[in-house]
Amino acid sequence: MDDVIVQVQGLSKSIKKQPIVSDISFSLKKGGILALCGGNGAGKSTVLRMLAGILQPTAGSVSVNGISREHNRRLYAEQIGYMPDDFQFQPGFAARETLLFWASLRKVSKERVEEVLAMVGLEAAGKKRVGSFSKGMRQRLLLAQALLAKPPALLMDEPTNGLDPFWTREFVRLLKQIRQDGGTMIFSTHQLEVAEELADHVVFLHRGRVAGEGSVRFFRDRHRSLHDAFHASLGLE
Ligand SMILES: Nc1ncnc2c1ncn2[C@@H]1O[C@H](COP(=O)(O)OP(=O)(O)OP(=O)(O)O)[C@@H](O)[C@H]1O
Repeated sequence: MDDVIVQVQGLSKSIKKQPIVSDISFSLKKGGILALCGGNGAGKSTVLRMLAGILQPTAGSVSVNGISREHNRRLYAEQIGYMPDDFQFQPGFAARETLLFWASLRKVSKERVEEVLAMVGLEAAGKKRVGSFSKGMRQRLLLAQALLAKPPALLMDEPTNGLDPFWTREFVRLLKQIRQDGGTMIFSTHQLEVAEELADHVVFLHRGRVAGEGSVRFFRDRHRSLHDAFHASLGLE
């Protein structure tokens, strides 16, 4: 399959011999959006951290654009933009300053900083201290840093968690725009309505294992909603 960009094969993680996630496999085509769905403690962040290359798998492999972390760490890191779920910004720094700092670490131009500020709708707030930002604005800034180096694959851990309905809609709109530019995305969420709105493929995680997987269209054809499909995949119909 030529257009597969992300390939996850038999990914597992144990900590102190306790399995956290086991035998996770899926693939994603270029330009696709995949939602990793599951409740608290299902293993979503653990899978994303392994994909982001910041957590070493116990078993299995991940490749992006045919490049695995084992093969070439630096090249692998260049394939990924990662938006973590719990990031503490320096509150005294302005948004632009914050991005310029990251840009210098990643050898990204100042022009690109302005570009991503505009992409996420923060150009007017560039001079404002991050400490004065709402949660919705902080999430946009976190997305902006993930986009800085134009990564082929964007990973986002619960990007709309904690956002009110207005900001959730705005964030979904923003991600749809990025998708139009050909962005490939994997995001985790427990908000199945967000997955239904944004993703074209979903992986249901439960207790560290894949409980179901398929296209949103596949689930919509068979269930009233993704909520129903998720329940059915857990055998709770
Ligand atoms: N370093 C660790 N040591 C021990 N247990 C861990 C560790 N990291 C994660 N776990 C456990 O593994 C399980 C999966 O955690 P993970 O954070 O991946 O789930 P999640 O689906 O992202 O949950 P949430 O939606 O609550 O963030 C949880 O039960 C968690 O307590």
